[in-house]
Amino acid sequence: MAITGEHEALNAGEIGLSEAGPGDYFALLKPRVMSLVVFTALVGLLIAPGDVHPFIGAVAILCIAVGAGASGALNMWFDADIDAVMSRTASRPIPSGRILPGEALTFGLVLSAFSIFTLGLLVNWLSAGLLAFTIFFYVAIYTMWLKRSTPQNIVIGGAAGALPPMIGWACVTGTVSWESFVLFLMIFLWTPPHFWALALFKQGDYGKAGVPMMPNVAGVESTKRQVFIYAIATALVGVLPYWMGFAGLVYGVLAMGLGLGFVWYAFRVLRMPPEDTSMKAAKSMFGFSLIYLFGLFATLLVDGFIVSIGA
Ligand code: HEM
Ligand SMILES: CC(C)=CCC/C(C)=C/CC/C(C)=C/COP(=O)(O)OP(=O)(O)O
Repeated sequence: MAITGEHEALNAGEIGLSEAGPGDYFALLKPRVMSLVVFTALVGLLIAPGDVHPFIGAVAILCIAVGAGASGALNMWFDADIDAVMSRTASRPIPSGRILPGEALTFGLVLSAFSIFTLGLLVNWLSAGLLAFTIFFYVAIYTMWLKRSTPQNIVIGGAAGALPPMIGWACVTGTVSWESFVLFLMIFLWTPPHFWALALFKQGDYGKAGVPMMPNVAGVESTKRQVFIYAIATALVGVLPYWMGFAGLVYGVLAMGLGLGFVWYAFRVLRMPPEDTSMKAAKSMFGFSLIYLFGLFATLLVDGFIVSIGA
């Protein structure tokens, strides 16, 4: 009985734990951003040549989702100081005190190890190696190093967000190939316009936190020009799957339409008058960037399905 009494006295605070609920841990996984990341991995897996048992396919996607979420938790652990300063991120679980930094670190490391080893043991070690590299790149190279040191942070760091379809592809084929490299390039080139559109209307936040994002360092006009150039490159690379023959005409036509739309939104950002502080064009460019990438990868999937039933 005495033992039970002592146990009751040990509330979460006394043993060095926060009273975080499951929702707080879920928020550490950055679920909204990672849902699109996981979707691109799913498309990579589904359009790759070859067959994979549905159970193994499901395990692969689960591991990629858990690994992506783990990298989000590690990012939030390291970035807690700057997240606390920015209005967009101040209510995240660590800066708001709902989760202790050590808990987020442990959670991220355990989930990373679990996802990498499960993928390696049940699927293949190439995809597990790529997943490990992606987590490392996002957390160590982007978050810990580039984000706070150069305005090219997201250009280089974007490689991490672009790798998931390659991981999905490698889960099925056990290889990396030109086709999966094109999927990588489609996201890699999309990342700067996606992010800089947001950075244009969240400039104040990044300035306050001392993060050298492009609009704060090179200025608004230079950022607008760079958004436009990357949008053109993104639209051109978007039609490569059709030109290279691993996607059909349905994809080719829709990719061209989406690409033109993306360039149009970027053009509106470019033409925004300097005195326009509402940044409406940048806000709609950011929104369209999400529709663009989702639409492009969804089209690849539908097109692959049409080609397979036609064959
Ligand atoms: C280094 C690369 C990237 C950077 C720096 C970046 C940055 C951001 C930021 C700061 C936000 C606002 C997030 C929030 O407050 O919740 C955001 C939103 C979003 N990003 Fe990215 N992103 C990157 C890559 C990606 C990739 C690769 C994807 C998917 C393939 C993606 C998908 C999304 C989605 C779906 C949202 C909207 C989330 C929401 O509605 O809350 N991002 N991104
Ligand atoms: C499979 C796997 C490991 C996938 C990871 C994919 C990946 C690197 C996605 C990056 C997307 C993202 C949330 C960027 C936010 O940048 P930020 O951290 O600067 O944004 P913040 O200010 O919102 O924290």
